[in-house]
Amino acid sequence: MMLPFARVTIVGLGLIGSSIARGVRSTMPTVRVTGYDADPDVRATAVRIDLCDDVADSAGAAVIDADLVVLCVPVGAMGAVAAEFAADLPGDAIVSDVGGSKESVIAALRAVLPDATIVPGHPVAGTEHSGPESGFATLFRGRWCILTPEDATPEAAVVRLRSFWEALGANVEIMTPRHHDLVLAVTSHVPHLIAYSIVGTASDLEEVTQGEVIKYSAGGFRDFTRIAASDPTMWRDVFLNNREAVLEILQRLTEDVTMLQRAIRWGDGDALFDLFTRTRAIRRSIIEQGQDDPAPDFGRSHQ
Ligand SMILES: NC(=O)C1=CN([C@@H]2O[C@H](COP(=O)(O)OP(=O)(O)OC[C@H]3O[C@@H](n4cnc5c(N)ncnc54)[C@H](O)[C@@H]3O)[C@@H](O)[C@H]2O)C=CC1
Ligand SMILES: O=C(O)C(=O)Cc1ccc(O)cc1
Repeated sequence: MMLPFARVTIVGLGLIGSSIARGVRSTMPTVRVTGYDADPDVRATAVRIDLCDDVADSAGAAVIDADLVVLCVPVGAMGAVAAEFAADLPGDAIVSDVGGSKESVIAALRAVLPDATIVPGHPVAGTEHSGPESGFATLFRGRWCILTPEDATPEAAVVRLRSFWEALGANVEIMTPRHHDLVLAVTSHVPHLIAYSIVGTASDLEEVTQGEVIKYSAGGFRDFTRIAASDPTMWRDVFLNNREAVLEILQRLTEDVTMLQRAIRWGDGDALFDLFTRTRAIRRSIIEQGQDDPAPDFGRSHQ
């Protein structure tokens, strides 16, 4: 197979960056992987665990002869890190990212890299863990990676990035940034907000119930605490950057919760039963499609 890239630079060596590094090394072993992270401790760890062929000590040095640069930093840091290496970016390099929101990231990258070839991406795969030691090579296998190219993005660049992600085991889908942001607000961002919120509520109550929330935390609450353990910086940035879509979905959620509140108040068991029947069918169809989220087990076995 012709490899789409020969020299890949990964900026941000946390969960996603280190998983890409590991994945490239296992599926495309002749590709040279260079890494950079703003945090010196992360760089030292990357060297110690031999994550990349090279760990550079500036963003500029990291990209100097790259043919693909993948930005794997929190979405609020994308523009700043791109500005750091803009002067050193080779003219024919492709710049991509893995950020969980797309419209504002593209605007931030475009502002500081006006002439670069940019193919934004989002692997819809992850765990609640972060940092260079939590990544693993198979994270993207059988999962979706969404690419959101601009209208003017050369098709050849999209094709190369598609084959890169396919080599890592992902299925690639193309959509507009706006559509991505709305879909992910429903499937990922608002669910995380609900988890953060209910775990926060329970922890406020815990002062009253003296530890019972933890002691009697059954399956439901435990599942929420896994999600609510996700990286605070990453998720703060996602909500600030996908503001419109998240607020739109939260508005709908609020209406639906109010409807449930009303059904409970007036003893409308049919309304509750109908919704719970519909949602059970959704879970079953996800399982049938083999899309059950393997993240919890992956996360545990890799910690
Ligand atoms: N965690 C997840 O499950 C998923 C995360 N993503 C996206 O991937 C990106 C990275 O997330 P994770 O790998 O989970 O986070 P992480 O916290 O594990 O890693 C982020 C790394 O970026 C570094 N960093 C921060 N600012 C920087 C800067 N200005 N220059 C250089 N390095 C900088 C940090 O030191 C850290 O090592 C985020 O944009 C997130 O939206 C995408 C899919 C799944
Ligand atoms: O851990 C989980 O359940 C996730 O939801 C992982 C995840 C987090 C962020 C993304 O942008 C994509 C996937």
